[in-house]
Amino acid sequence: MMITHMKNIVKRYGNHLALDCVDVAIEEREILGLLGPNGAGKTTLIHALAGLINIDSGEIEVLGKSQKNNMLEIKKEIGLVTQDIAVFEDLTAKENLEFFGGIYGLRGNTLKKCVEETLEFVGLKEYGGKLPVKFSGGMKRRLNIACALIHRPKFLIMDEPTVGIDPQSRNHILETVRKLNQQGTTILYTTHYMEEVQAIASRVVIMDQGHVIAKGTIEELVEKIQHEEKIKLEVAEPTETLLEKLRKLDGVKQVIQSGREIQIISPVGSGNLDRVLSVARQFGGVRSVSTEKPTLEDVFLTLTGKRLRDGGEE
Ligand SMILES: Nc1ncnc2c1ncn2[C@@H]1O[C@H](COP(=O)(O)OP(=O)(O)OP(=O)(O)O)[C@@H](O)[C@H]1O
Repeated sequence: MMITHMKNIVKRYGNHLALDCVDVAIEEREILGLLGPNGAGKTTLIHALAGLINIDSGEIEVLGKSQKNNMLEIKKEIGLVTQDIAVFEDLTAKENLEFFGGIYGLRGNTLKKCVEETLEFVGLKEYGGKLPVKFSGGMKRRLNIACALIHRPKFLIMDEPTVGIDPQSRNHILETVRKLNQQGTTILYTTHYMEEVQAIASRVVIMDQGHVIAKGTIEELVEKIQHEEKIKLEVAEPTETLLEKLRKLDGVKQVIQSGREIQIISPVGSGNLDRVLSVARQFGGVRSVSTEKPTLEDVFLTLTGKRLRDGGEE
């Protein structure tokens, strides 16, 4: 069964088309990774799905029901982990959970049990009585997740839940996501970190400038560019003239520059390595050159022409 189907979603902010006929379906019990550079429309899509903004046209179904007429009912089944941490700093971790649980109608012993279990689940059992103001970034993120989980939603939507935290907390969060999924929760996971998607997602949707530009399993997406070869070149000075000469080489499909590194995408077997080297040498300052097999990061780069973390928060 599909947990959600967002059909032909259009959302404008003034003249700006933030979502242009976006179609995304998520199967029950999967972890869908939603990738896209800044401004791709990921948060807009998530907010539309969670009923926080109105869309201009299109249709959203959640658990087989139209969102339009069943929003209250649907909200009970959804948990939203927002990009900005949304917890009360002057309430303890436990009180935060009691507050959010109360909103979902949990009361008495049920609420107490849910609070305790959720604190334990996110690894904050010992910190229930503490104020989040004393927490590390990672602990605050975990509390933020706990608040979205308190009512045991079937469908958890996570908007960049690991931004700005230490690797240990990040691993803890990824482990939590995996555990939740194993227990039957469907997850929509947005991130700027490609390796997170590779670690947990069963399927990926890539967005850019309000469009879905690719979707499939990681293997399916990488397969799409299997016939391409990536040459990585590092030079002292990547001048526009050098980039232009590389673009004009036979069979070169794309030249992407990021700092001193230049990536040249050509069909496999084009023999472009020698040509790239000889052009680069004319400009001097070649620091290194290598060829690599495509990865999900390359799929992203090839499709969007951008690195995932360009301008993104680290
Ligand atoms: N409330 C708003 N008013 C006007 N424009 C907006 C508003 N919210 C988003 N936008 C614009 O819509 C586009 C999509 O933004 P959105 O936040 O959905 O992107 P995103 O993929 O989530 O990016 P990020 O990774 O930076 O969070 C951007 O160009 C953004 O500037």
